[in-house]
Amino acid sequence: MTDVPVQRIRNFSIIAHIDHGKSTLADRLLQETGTVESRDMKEQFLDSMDIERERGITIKLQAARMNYTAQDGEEYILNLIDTPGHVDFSYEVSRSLAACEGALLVVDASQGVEAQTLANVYLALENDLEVIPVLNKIDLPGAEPDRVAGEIEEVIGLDCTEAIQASAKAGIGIDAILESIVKDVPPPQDNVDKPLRALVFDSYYDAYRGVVVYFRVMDGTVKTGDKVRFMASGKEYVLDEVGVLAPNQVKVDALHAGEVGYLSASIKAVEDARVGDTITLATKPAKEPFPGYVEATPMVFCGLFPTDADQFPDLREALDKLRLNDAALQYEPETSSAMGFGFRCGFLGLLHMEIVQERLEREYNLDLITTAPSVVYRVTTIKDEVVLVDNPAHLPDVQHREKMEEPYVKMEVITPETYVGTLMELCQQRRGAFIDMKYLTPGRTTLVYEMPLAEVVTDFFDQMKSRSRGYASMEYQLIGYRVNNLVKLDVMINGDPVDPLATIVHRDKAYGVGRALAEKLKELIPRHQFKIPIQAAIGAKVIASEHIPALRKDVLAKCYGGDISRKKKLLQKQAKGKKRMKSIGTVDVPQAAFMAVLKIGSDS
Ligand SMILES: Nc1nc2c(ncn2[C@@H]2O[C@H](COP(=O)(O)OP(=O)(O)OP(=O)(O)O)[C@@H](O)[C@H]2O)c(=O)[nH]1
Repeated sequence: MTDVPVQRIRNFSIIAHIDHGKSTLADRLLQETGTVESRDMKEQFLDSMDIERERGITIKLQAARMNYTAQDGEEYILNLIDTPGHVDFSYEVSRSLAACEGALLVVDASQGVEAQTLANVYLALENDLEVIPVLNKIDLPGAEPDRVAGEIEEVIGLDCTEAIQASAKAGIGIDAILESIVKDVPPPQDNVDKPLRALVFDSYYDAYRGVVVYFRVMDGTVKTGDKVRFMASGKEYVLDEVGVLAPNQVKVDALHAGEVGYLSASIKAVEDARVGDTITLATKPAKEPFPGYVEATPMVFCGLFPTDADQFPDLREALDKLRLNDAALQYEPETSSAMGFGFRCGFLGLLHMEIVQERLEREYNLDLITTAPSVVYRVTTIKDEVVLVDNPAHLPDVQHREKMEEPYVKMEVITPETYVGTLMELCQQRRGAFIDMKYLTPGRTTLVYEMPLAEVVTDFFDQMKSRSRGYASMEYQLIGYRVNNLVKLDVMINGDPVDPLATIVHRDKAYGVGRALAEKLKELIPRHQFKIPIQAAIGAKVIASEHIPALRKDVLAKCYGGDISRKKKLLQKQAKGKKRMKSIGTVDVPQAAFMAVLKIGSDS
């Protein structure tokens, strides 16, 4: 299976906006080349994680090798490297694109260019990839391939005279796509005589073999039994196995420059073989690693606390296990006066955060309270020290702060013209600074804003979707830190400060947010036997206060007489309702209350 001449290898990716048909097309290509038998075909072979499948999004990259006999009669090896479809994972996208020479740009012909199409296509062009436009879903009655081709030419500047019209679902245009990959994507460079350099574009943890690493050989050759070095982590291993992804793993003796494959070497955790790292031979190392390695830095943090304090060791164990497979996940123990023991966890973004939370609950059966997400603030103290603060509760007191900076993003929103007004209003409410507005094509507009990341992580996406009836799309990238007039908003429940409810807001918004938060908490916290005051404060100054009136009746009073079973049922029902509550002092606070601040961001 190896020793294919490099002229007959093609390495490519598929880039697309969510739902434009990337996975469906990948499946078709696998089927058409006979790589996967139709009867083996689970729907969407490449998206293998359950959560991904349920949400219909691609998170982890994978790869597949296809054999294809082209119209010129030659047999080619086509390596498809899949890319995750979400802004949180754009670094992984860039690394998998770096492993390719070409990309299929799939655009839904009934929709058109979206924010993610653009972001991905720019990444592909930065990596010098040959981009092949594919107008997908032409089977739909609403498809307008000519209009969309014009849009791609106009917006991206790609020649679309030969854009392929396709339907991944109905199997139209698939041969044309395969031929175009062979004809238009350049073969890899023949660098087999150079010292080994292989680029890691994905890795996952396997309980039996240790980490399995997916890589593209850029230069040289790698063989089973070789002693290799990961140039960024500095770790060295003897290879137990190398092989190709056909798409199941098939062992081979060696892989040469231009090829794509996997290796295993009893590596203990993915952080020792990170995406973007370069593999070389320990005995004859390359001088320089492949450029572009970056260590993933978490952008969003939250607290995770077990509802039941006894589950703390289980939570630690679960995080340790997840971490084996997720080098971007960070966590450290956190003690909160209100919540007890838990962990402060760092994530690449909101989706990454949700995935981890969901896996902890589903796969490890933990009952968790999650606090609202926070970004990382940069505080300069009066002693001129710089402190990074990922937890509002740990913000140095105002008298110790010289200045405070927050992360900013450049946000691009693509929307039908009708929603421009309401979306501009939303961006302005979120402290966005207007930068640009362009008409992509008649009727479709792109808005560019610079905005604090903190305003994006408080459900900007949902707001944008609901204001545009689902039609707008967005992308953002970090552009650095900026000084702002920020304050910490504390919350007291029944007189006790509740540190996980503390948040950092702009001074101009503090009163509005404080009032809305107090009202929202009043709504969310159930009544108790006693009256519960709720206050929001900046420093010692209370800026909003509410109270939850006491319950008047004993719930059991209704169950007169000795009807034990009914009483029991009622108590059980209450116990169920109590799940996902955290007792703070004598007050039971439900999970929703910890997220209350996310629900008020836009109306204050
Ligand atoms: N009518 C029609 N529907 C299609 C076609 N290709 C894909 N779809 C449908 O469009 C939806 C999204 O397709 P996916 O292949 O999951 O899209 P994706 O781009 O992989 O989405 P993510 O994995 O979320 O990035 C699915 O319901 C597909 O059945 C097509 O050519 N025609």
